[in-house]
Amino acid sequence: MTTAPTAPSAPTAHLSARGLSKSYTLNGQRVPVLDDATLELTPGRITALVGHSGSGKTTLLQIAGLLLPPDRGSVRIDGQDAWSLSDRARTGLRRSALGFVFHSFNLLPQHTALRNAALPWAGAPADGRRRAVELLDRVGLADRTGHRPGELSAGEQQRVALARALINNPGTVLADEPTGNLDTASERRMLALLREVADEGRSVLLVTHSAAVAAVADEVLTMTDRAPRRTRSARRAQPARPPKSAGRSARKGTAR
Ligand SMILES: Nc1ncnc2c1ncn2[C@@H]1O[C@H](COP(=O)(O)OP(=O)(O)OP(=O)(O)O)[C@@H](O)[C@H]1O
Repeated sequence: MTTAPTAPSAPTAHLSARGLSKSYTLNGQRVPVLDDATLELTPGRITALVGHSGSGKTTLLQIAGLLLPPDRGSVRIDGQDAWSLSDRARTGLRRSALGFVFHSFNLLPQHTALRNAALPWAGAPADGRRRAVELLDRVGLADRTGHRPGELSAGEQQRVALARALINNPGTVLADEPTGNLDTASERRMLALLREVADEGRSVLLVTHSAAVAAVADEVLTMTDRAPRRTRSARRAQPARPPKSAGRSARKGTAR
């Protein structure tokens, strides 16, 4: 039996990016990847980002996630122009407003599920531990809190990663191929959890190669000519539940 976390209700942070350009330099050659890319995430919705390998999906997610600087353009989160903030302020914004799920889980092998889930939490340890327990319960891992990643299945590891992504109650979850290493049953379960996360009023960006995964999204963007283009509009007129109030308390901590 799972229980809802008692942490603050999901904030309805808004993430939008405008005019993003990015090139890499490889062997002295400039490789343009993004050109005037725009991205708008909607609270309560899952946005899938698809496109061929090398089309720039991960680059766009990393810039929107404040992990990689753009050459040009802006990312606004919670009304703040994130890339014009100081490094320290931007790191704080990333930690409080964004949660990440990666296809390779990125869990620390020496730590238990509980410790991994609580890792980004920088508040009082007891609070982080309590919230991690609640989140692990919520993702169906109440009986696995003491297991290390090597003692968990791929699907279980990814659910620990989702618990970790939610530990600071972010308004936006950025998931890069979150089901890429999962079997069909685990994929289905992860997608259902991401739907719940969106239904709480969070924005979810889902980078995927899979048409089946993209099919669960409310909106599908396809990387075309170095920018995402809308290829399917909202599947649902409204989120299943209206976003909860934008409580911003207790959102401190360190995201990884
Ligand atoms: N650090 C880097 N240095 C040089 N080139 C890079 C770097 N990171 C990515 N690239 C190149 O930029 C392009 C876009 O990469 P990116 O990972 O964003 O694409 P993607 O659409 O996510 O690909 P995939 O679906 O295969 O993961 C690719 O051609 C890639 O080789």
